[in-house]
Amino acid sequence: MPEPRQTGGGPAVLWVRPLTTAAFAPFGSVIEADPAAMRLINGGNTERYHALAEAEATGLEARVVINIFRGSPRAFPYAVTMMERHPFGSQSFSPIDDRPWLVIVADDEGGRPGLPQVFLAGGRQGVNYRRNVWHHPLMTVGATSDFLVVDRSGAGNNLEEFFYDEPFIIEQAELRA
Ligand SMILES: NC(=O)N[C@@H](O)C(=O)O
Ligand code: NI
Repeated sequence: MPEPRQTGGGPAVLWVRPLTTAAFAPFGSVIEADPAAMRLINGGNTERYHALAEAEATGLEARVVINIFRGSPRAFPYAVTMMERHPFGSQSFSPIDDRPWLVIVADDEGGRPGLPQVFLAGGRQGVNYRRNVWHHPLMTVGATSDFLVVDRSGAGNNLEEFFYDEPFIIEQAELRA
């Protein structure tokens, strides 16, 4: 994973990498029409891309729910100041409007997120964050966009947030990665 660029005493600038199944594997699954997962159904009329990810919901009164998140576009350069995670369940985001967006995740380092890792997702790429994986809230790019979100509802506090001491910057130029 590439170390951020230091800019003359200013905040670190993060690299942006293309979203791939392999690179994202430590954090969860990429939800896209992967030919390896395809099986024909409905008499050959329909391609089923089977079990691309698994939703997880634990704890009291836990259930899996299906939502739409309508995200407003983020402004760049963007300062990553915090990360969050959901201790009781997974959370998936799949773009509905076929626009690229950003996925930001981090390893867990003793109960706090490490360096943010930024991926540029295509308009037909979704992700499923496994339960308790550090990620940044929805990062919509360019225009207000809808995402189909499958995550956990139930009792208890399913949102843990962490705020970094210093921000990490994402520059617009990186989005043409
Ligand atoms: N809080 C909430 O429902 N949204 C976040 O979890 C997010 O990842 O966008
Ligand atoms: Ni979340």
